[in-house]
Amino acid sequence: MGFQKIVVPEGGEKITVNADNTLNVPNNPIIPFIEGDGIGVDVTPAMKIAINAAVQKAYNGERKIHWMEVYAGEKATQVYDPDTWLPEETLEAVKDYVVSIKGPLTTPVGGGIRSLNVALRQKLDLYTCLRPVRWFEGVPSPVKKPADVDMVIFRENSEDIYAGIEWKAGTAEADKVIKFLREEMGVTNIRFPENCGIGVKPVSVEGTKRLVRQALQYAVDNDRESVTLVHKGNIMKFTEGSFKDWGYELAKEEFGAELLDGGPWMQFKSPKTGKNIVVKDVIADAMLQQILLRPAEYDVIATLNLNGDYLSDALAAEVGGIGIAPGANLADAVAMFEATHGTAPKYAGQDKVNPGSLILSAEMMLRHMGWVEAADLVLKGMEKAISKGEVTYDFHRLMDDAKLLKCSEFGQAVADNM
Ligand SMILES: NC(=O)C1=CN([C@@H]2O[C@H](COP(=O)(O)OP(=O)(O)OC[C@H]3O[C@@H](n4cnc5c(N)ncnc54)[C@H](OP(=O)(O)O)[C@@H]3O)[C@@H](O)[C@H]2O)C=CC1
Ligand SMILES: O=C(O)CCC(=O)C(=O)O
Ligand SMILES: [Mg+2]
Repeated sequence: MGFQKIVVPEGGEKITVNADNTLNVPNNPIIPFIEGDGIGVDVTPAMKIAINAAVQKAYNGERKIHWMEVYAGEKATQVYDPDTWLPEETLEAVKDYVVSIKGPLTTPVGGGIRSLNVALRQKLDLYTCLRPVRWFEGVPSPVKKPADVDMVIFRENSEDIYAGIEWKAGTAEADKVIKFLREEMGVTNIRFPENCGIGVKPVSVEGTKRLVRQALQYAVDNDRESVTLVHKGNIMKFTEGSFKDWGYELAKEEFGAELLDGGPWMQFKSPKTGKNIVVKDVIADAMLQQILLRPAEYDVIATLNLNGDYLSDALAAEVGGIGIAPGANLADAVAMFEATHGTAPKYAGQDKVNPGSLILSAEMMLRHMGWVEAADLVLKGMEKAISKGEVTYDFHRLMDDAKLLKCSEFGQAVADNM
């Protein structure tokens, strides 16, 4: 494939996909990466230091990642032209090379461009946002028992109010939708119809079921005890409420779940272990209390896009903050790994922030590629660096007697402690 600006690294090969969506990973895979805006310039190079070291140590030169920079966000406007935020060839490369990783991208508040992060997820149909949240020994935490926080969030990544279907107050479009709602749909409760922004929240059977299917399968594959459907279905009955109903329905139809003690909770036997897996649901506001007071009772979580966004940051805070919270955006074949945090503009270019989130996202990527030995080394390096008190500012400000490292130094510390 001929690219305009992307330079394909020599000596690398493509990862390919089999009919059943399993991967063929060569020893020299080309991995596209988006550096990211803001602190992207800090965390992305630090991530590469740690990951290259893990691969070298695990495979002694037999395997090597060939990094290929692809562009999005502010850097794309410099490399292409001032109006190109998400070049078509970036999308093509990410799709064609199957597995990629990205730094954070800025979304202005209130106006300007729509989220490039959301656009990437939608255009590549990366419908699952997978965000595991667990505690690493020695990480400072505001809760009494951070080890009890061990949850895996499956956040629906393509629908919901988060999809960005909305119109600004005072525009002809907003007024037209409001007129339609009032005159044709019998809506009487738009409080101030004359000057009102409007957003639309699509939630579908298909979108819900493919996400919940992934969450239930993950629970089976990873011997987890429960899957909790998190929703605000008491208020948004036909979107969030239906998400819950369709989730239970899928558990029954595809996993053979049956009502537990008369319902509504269900359970089914894991075909892998024979153990029971409980499928339950919690209303979203109560869930934000539950994760603080009774985290040990929650395991895999399946939820809608916006709830998942809120839950990710709240849960990350319990185990050290978004500086260390990893994630992946997954389609059936294509996978794009990314940090949970944003561009933290006030720290951009200062070589200060924690690259742990992107490093652990890359650890998930290595595991996804089947390079488990390298992934294990990343975890070992990270755990050891933290337990020795070698940490970036975010942990340092909460720890006694720790050594303050720069972002790049932490990447190196992970490499040195494998
Ligand atoms: N997937 C993506 O690309 C995402 C992009 N964004 C975008 O990022 C921009 C900024 O968003 P904002 O709400 O400020 O959220 P950010 O996640 O960028 O930052 C919020 C705060 O979190 C802490 N933090 C973030 N990253 C790190 C890190 N690597 N190490 C240590 N601490 C960290 C800092 O806390 P403290 O001040 O306490 O040090 C920071 O001020 C927005 O444009 C937003 O749309 C946001 C989220 C995800
Ligand atoms: O797209 C954005 O700017 C924010 C995304 C975000 O917060 C997230 O995906 O967690
Ligand atoms: Mg977020």
